[in-house]
Amino acid sequence: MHDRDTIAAIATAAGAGGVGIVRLSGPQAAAIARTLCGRLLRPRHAHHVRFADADGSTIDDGIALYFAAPASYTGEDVVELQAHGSPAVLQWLLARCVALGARHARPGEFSERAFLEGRLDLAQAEAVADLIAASDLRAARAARRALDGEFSTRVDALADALLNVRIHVEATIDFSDEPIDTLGGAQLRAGLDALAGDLHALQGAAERGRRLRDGLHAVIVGPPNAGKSSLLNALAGSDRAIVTDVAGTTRDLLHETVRIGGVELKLVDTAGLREGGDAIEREGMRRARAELERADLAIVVLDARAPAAGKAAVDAAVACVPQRLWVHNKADLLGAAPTGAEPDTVFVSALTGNGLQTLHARFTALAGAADADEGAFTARARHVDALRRAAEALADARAQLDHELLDLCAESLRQAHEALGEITGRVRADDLLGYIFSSFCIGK
Ligand SMILES: Nc1nc2c(ncn2[C@@H]2O[C@H](COP(=O)(O)OP(=O)(O)OP(=O)(O)O)[C@@H](O)[C@H]2O)c(=O)[nH]1
Ligand SMILES: [K+]
Ligand SMILES: [Mg+2]
Repeated sequence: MHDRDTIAAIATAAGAGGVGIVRLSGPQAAAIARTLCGRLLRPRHAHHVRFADADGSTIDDGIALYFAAPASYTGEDVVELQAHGSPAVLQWLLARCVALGARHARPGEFSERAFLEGRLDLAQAEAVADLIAASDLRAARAARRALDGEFSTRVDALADALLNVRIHVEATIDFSDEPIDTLGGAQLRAGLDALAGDLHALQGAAERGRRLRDGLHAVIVGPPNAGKSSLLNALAGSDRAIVTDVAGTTRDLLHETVRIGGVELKLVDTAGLREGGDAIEREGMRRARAELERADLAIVVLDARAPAAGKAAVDAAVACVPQRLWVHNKADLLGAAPTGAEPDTVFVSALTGNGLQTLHARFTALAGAADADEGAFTARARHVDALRRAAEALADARAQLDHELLDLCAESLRQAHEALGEITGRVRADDLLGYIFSSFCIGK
């Protein structure tokens, strides 16, 4: 499966710190540490030692910890060398480990080994990277829950239930002439329906988890001059986009990431949508529409004084976006109370900042971050995609069962099972592994 090299890396963040750690994993870890520290290390015991170079000179003094296989992070022999957190010292220590037979670890290789040794499943290993990268407490909590297996447990439960249905369908096919005890059609249908319901719930939770991790891709659209760029600037708190009273000011897409109420919003300002326009403006509108196809959320900005103006073109463009938020801007110019707005419309003034708090609350709710403290876990686009494929295959299986196409039904169930297995890596493709672990940092 994997080579049995001993790997080494600096496990602490780059830069100077009080303490820095070099970590070793693999069959030679204990022997390398013995030479380096001048003594045999007892497992799970803190030793204060001098780390010695080849000529006997002292690299540094510090703490050495030995975790004997299999009770370690990777499941292999692991040694952690804690020295002063000087980049020069840590590089020296690492070079000495390499001279003694270790090789430099690739990014994520410690977690990859933990996965290969069965210490973590794939979704948990990914949660390690998400926990390290978490930029706020909510995301960290959610990653921690995924690492504790809250997501994996639900995937495994579904996979087990699915396996049970598969067994009955396959047995019905293989032993149709023999009087064995298989579930009848009605029970199978009920089983599949229950599975589909659970899968649907998990899809919702995973999608919220993905947004917690990746943020919300929110595209600001609307007719020209509605104040889209002004709103982007107000949300970003800086003069990021050019604002003028000329309709058609914005042409290119403009990206700006902001954090609002624990949610990362990847905002994109776009060219105003309207009929006509010159070649540059038309290209801008084409880009706006293309961006909408990838969006999680369309923030539709309309002029509060004439919200119907140009709305039809915008409505058509945002139809493909899963979530839409209507914002009536320039509310400061409204004389009377507004009428005829879409339900849930937020009235704001990008100019005065009025209504922005309401908008912030709406973003938080849309991102599902409000529930983040109640059992939410982080998930990735890869997981959401696998769940979607599992749901599609399950729906196929259900239809095939109705038509008594048992062979096809069995094949669809197998596909659904495989898609679920991809999430935890219990059914895995090796290229998938390389892809996932390459996004890790070195030393994890
Ligand atoms: N009174 C008032 N004026 C605003 C408000 N928001 C924007 N404006 C003005 O409206 C005009 C257009 O604003 P922009 O932000 O450029 O509008 P846009 O939708 O990005 O326009 P295009 O990029 O041309 O499609 C500018 O003169 C802004 O100063 C607001 O809330 N109140
Ligand atoms: K403008
Ligand atoms: Mg603009």
